[in-house]
Amino acid sequence: MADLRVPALRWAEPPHGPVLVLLDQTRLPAEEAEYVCTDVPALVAAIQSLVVRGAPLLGIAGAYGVALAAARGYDVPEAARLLAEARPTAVNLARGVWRAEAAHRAAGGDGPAAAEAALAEARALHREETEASDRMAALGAELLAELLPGGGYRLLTHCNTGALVSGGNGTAFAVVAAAHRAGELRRLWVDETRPLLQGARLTAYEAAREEMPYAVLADAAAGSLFAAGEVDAVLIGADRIAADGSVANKVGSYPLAVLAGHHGVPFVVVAPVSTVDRETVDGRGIRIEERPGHEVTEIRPGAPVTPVGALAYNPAFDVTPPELVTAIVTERGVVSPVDRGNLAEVCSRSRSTES
Ligand SMILES: CSC[C@@H](O)[C@@H](O)C(=O)COP(=O)(O)O
Repeated sequence: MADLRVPALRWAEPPHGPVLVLLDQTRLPAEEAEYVCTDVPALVAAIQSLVVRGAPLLGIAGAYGVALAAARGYDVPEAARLLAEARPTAVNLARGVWRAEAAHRAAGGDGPAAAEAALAEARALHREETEASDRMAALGAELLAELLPGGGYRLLTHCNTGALVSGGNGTAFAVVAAAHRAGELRRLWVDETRPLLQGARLTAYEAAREEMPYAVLADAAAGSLFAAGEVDAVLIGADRIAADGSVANKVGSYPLAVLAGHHGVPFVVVAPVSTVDRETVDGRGIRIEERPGHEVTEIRPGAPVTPVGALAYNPAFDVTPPELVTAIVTERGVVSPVDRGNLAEVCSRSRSTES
């Protein structure tokens, strides 16, 4: 995959102290602007306003956030709490944060050695997610070849799952890119993904950079696309997968799963093991983030499309039950059929199977 000109996230050490530099995803595709975090409140604000977003990248950002707090002498447990609670649905965020915090604590909980330990843990997580991305791309490409032996895939995706959301080439988008490189991608259908347009703004930006044959559609147009027989498979990412295989992902994923089931089209989820939360028994236990109503009532900040005072319903995610999921592709193997036992088996494989 073509590298982003500005990486989604990088650690830097200018003379005035370490910083976490983010590619401001709220300004894409118009400009590739950097957002520099010198402290934890700035990073929390960046997470909440979606400057940095997508499950694996949130975990990596959270871990670097702990390293930043440690390097700049803040109260690390308090910083970790603020970061972990910045967004509730993507399990990767809290996991990344507490992993770096544990490394900091194990190294004494104070001083330069502990700060170095937190940074080393953040870097390790970054590396692991990069490797996981490559492995998911390979396994996902093999799965597509099995599911769609005729080749020439017309794939539909929702939200944004590419290099902007992970240390590597992403999750579902990494599989799409592998298919494209193999000459098998006939069309990438990109759901615009209302209300914040991660598909239209970000996935289209990544697809254009890859010179993929892509087209953006209004979310509501997906039904007629399925009815016309124009979709061979749906590929999406995940923010949290419960122990029973229920998948929380960007709102609008569940209706796509229902459509795919109705039309007999495979519905494939691509997510690293770090997104599987085996402590959450089923989809009912997944906390869904409710975002401000103005994201729905305004077409862009300050541009309302509703009467003044209109109420809005704005859940950021929805939950797809396991019976609607054809397969979950992780870096340790493919879970299919999706059930509690198969998911547990694949997750408990050792990382050495990721070769
Ligand atoms: C790794 S991609 C999986 C998800 O994180 C992605 O599809 C998604 O829903 C992101 O939501 P966002 O609200 O933009 O952070």
